[in-house]
Amino acid sequence: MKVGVVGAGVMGTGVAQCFATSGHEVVVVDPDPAALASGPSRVRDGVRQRALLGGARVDPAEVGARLRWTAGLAELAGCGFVVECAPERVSVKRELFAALGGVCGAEAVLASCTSAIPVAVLAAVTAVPERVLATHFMNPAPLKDAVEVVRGAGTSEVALARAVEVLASLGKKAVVVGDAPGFVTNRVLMLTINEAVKVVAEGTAGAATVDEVFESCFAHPMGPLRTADLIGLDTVRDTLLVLRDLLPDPACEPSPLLTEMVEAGRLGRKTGQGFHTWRR
Ligand SMILES: NC(=O)c1ccc[n+]([C@@H]2O[C@H](COP(=O)([O-])OP(=O)(O)OC[C@H]3O[C@@H](n4cnc5c(N)ncnc54)[C@H](O)[C@@H]3O)[C@@H](O)[C@H]2O)c1
Repeated sequence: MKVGVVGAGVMGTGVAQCFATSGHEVVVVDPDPAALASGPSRVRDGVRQRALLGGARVDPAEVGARLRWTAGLAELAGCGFVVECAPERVSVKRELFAALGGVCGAEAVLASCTSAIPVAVLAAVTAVPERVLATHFMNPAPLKDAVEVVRGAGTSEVALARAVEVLASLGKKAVVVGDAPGFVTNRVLMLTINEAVKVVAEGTAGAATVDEVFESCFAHPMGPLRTADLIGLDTVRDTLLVLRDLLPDPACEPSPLLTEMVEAGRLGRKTGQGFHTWRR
């Protein structure tokens, strides 16, 4: 099947890798020339990393040959499934969903990888709300076995079944949830991260210690601040703003320390520095 991925950042690249590794032809659309230029090598690195971590050994060149990188949304024509992975901003995603219905195939399922924006908000701008849902992949997408699938009030049984089937073709289990700001995952996780940032700002403990508490005492594989670095602090901040506006809940107001770090370009793993230092 021809698949579209909109946005070639952290998630778009990982999602594109999942589809191409499973034999799908993938068109990746991004307006940023730097994202398009670095996409192929990021996928190659991702394929090698997955093999090192015990995943199937596949030829990175073969995977790369199934991917086309472009700035043109029109190249999504004929796609049967599209995953939108653009930044977590309501205006950006609504503009894309308004265009996608007209560009993609007549039967195409339009899925968003949004962290928190309800499906209803995106479906409302399309002529095909029954084909809109969210496939909230986890990060890094190629290494995670399950996807939070969000069914909107208007999502059809057919579209939902297609999404579950397509995810199964990637070896991923769909966990279907209802439609609400942040769904299940980020209604809980984003508030936890925000509180952890406040703990650091208040001086109760440094970032390493906060994470150690979760990792050693709770046996979580990764503490909230390491998780925030992995997500991208800009994406965490944008997701909190979505939750604050839609819930609305003052607890979702991003901690001033988080905003400061984003403004200073300390975005976490993708820039090498966040609450922790990362090798790039
Ligand atoms: N990072 C995570 O851990 C994570 C996990 C699950 C879901 N998400 C969600 O996935 C989406 C993407 O997040 P990300 O971390 O990959 O962000 P990112 O900032 O790494 O990448 C976003 C990409 O979208 C591109 N873009 C900007 N405007 C666009 C447009 N109009 N059309 C197409 N592409 C456009 C940017 O150039 C960039 O390459 C967000 O909605 C985010 O909330 C993120």
